[in-house]
Amino acid sequence: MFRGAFCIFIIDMKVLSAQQIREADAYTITHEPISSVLLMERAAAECAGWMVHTFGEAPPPFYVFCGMGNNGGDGLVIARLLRDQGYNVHAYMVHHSATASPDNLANQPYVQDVQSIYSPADFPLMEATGVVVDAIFGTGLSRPVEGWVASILHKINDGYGRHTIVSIDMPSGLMADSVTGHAACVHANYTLSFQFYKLAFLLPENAARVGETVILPIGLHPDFINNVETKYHVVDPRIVKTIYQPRDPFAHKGTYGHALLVAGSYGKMGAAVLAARACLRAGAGLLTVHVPQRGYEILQTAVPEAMCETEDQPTAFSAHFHEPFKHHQAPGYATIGVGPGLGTAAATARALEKLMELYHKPMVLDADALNMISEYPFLLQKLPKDSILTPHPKEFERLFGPKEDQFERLELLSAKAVELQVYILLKGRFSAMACPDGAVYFNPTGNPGMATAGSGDVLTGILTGLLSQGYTPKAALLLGAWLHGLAGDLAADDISEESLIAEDIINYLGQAYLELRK
Ligand SMILES: NC(=O)C1=CN([C@@H]2O[C@H](COP(=O)(O)OP(=O)(O)OC[C@H]3O[C@@H](n4cnc5c(N)ncnc54)[C@H](OP(=O)(O)O)[C@@H]3O)[C@@H](O)[C@H]2O)[C@@H](O)CC1
Ligand SMILES: Nc1ncnc2c1ncn2[C@@H]1O[C@H](COP(=O)(O)OP(=O)(O)O)[C@@H](O)[C@H]1O
Ligand SMILES: [K+]
Repeated sequence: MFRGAFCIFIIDMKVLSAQQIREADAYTITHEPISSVLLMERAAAECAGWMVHTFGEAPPPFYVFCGMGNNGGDGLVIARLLRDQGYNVHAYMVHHSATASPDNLANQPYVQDVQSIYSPADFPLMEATGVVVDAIFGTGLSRPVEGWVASILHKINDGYGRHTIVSIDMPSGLMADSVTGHAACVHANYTLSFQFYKLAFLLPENAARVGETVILPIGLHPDFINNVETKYHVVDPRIVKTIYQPRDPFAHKGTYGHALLVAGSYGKMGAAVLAARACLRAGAGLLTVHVPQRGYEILQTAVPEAMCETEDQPTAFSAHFHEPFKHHQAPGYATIGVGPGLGTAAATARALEKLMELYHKPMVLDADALNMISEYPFLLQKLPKDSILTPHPKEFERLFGPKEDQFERLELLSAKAVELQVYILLKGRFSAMACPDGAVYFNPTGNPGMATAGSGDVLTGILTGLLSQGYTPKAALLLGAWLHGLAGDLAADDISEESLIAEDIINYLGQAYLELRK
């Protein structure tokens, strides 16, 4: 039995714009109800609590730099709360504007000895080690930081490495929803952000500015969060646990589909082996791998669980490929994964075209399948609806052209998913997964240990294995990317990021599945 589309209600973590965050703030204040100054107290208490938990044992001196808006207001409350706990706290007010926000003003009387900074000359001498709390600008930043205020941000950054820099809500100087470029910006070790990721945190350009992101709940009103419409989302454990379907006790191997992988060529049989192993470990019921004749023994030896189909040509996927494929139409493959290690010979491209004409269910296209589509762009129009494309940034550029920055790239990613009615996963630290309705989901699992040969082939295998089992393309994509990254994280915890190889991601996939049951 093919389980077909799971009926799932997908909940997710939304990425709000700065404007939407202001609206969430206002809605919470009116509907909880709570005063804005108490909401600030709640947000700051979460930050202070995190700092006590993180630095509490041998507390360093804290240097809290406050701005004049509500981000600075948070800073003032944090300074007060840390002092109340007996910590050594130095507080500063950076006078970047003529007036302070009302909630900032309301908190000023409760923090003694706040030193004013009006120019770089007022920047304090700090001890060699300590925690610098950056509460100068948050989501209210309206333009690039310039002049003497920019110098203050640079001076904070001068201490990077000696001081631990903790930014409140945003690294000061970072634009939440647009390009920051080379403008002055704090480089944080940690960013403690309220309730939501900001889009800026998810972009490779900002990795060194944001550091490790910690999302702290501050009780913004659930009605607003449930109803607000956003294009960007971050996948979280709740989503994947909702998607994940334990196996049916009465299942037989036919329950979980018969997948076909078309992969491998002379010198690149490893890609086929990795994708095949990952497909089976992801849970496909049956797997056939189509490889070149020369790869037969390799595949049968390395993956005895898989069936193997060959042809006479030296490349896996010759012009003759459609014949054996037709032959296998009768049982019908649940899905097809195509691309890893395939090569881009003209005959292979013709066979890919034929394949897309013969097969109409969602398939997974990766690596050389994408490179061939770049070379023959008319193939884009032949993609089966709801297929999944998994380009890395270079493949994405070959497919859809270059872009100035990741903001523009994400816009293009979403537009192409809508235009072609497919899912596109743009690989990276936070792989961005665009859906045919234009929504984009970021996957937070994974680590730089996965920047190693073959880890993309493993992803292709996992996605093919999930589609084969009957997960919808969207469910397979979100769950597959999550499992792939989590398996990489579990592997890195045990054997280090450096030593991690693609094979390890497959070996830890089982443990990643077990995490979903917790
Ligand atoms: N719901 C939530 O998430 C909650 C959020 N909360 C907190 O509120 C923060 C947002 O506060 P916010 O709106 O007051 O803005 P904020 O970041 O303090 O900056 C505004 C100030 O900066 C100034 N300014 C701007 N650009 C500038 C530039 N380039 N160079 C120089 N000055 C510049 C601007 O002045 P002006 O533009 O008028 O000169 C104004 O003085 C948010 O990040 C979070 O920390 C919590 O307290 C409660 C719950
Ligand atoms: N720094 C990182 N953090 C998280 N995931 C990463 C990181 N680097 C690479 N990955 C993941 O590893 C995979 C690499 O895929 P790809 O570049 O296609 O590899 P290959 O072509 O060698 O198989 C992608 O899924 C990507 O998201
Ligand atoms: K800040």
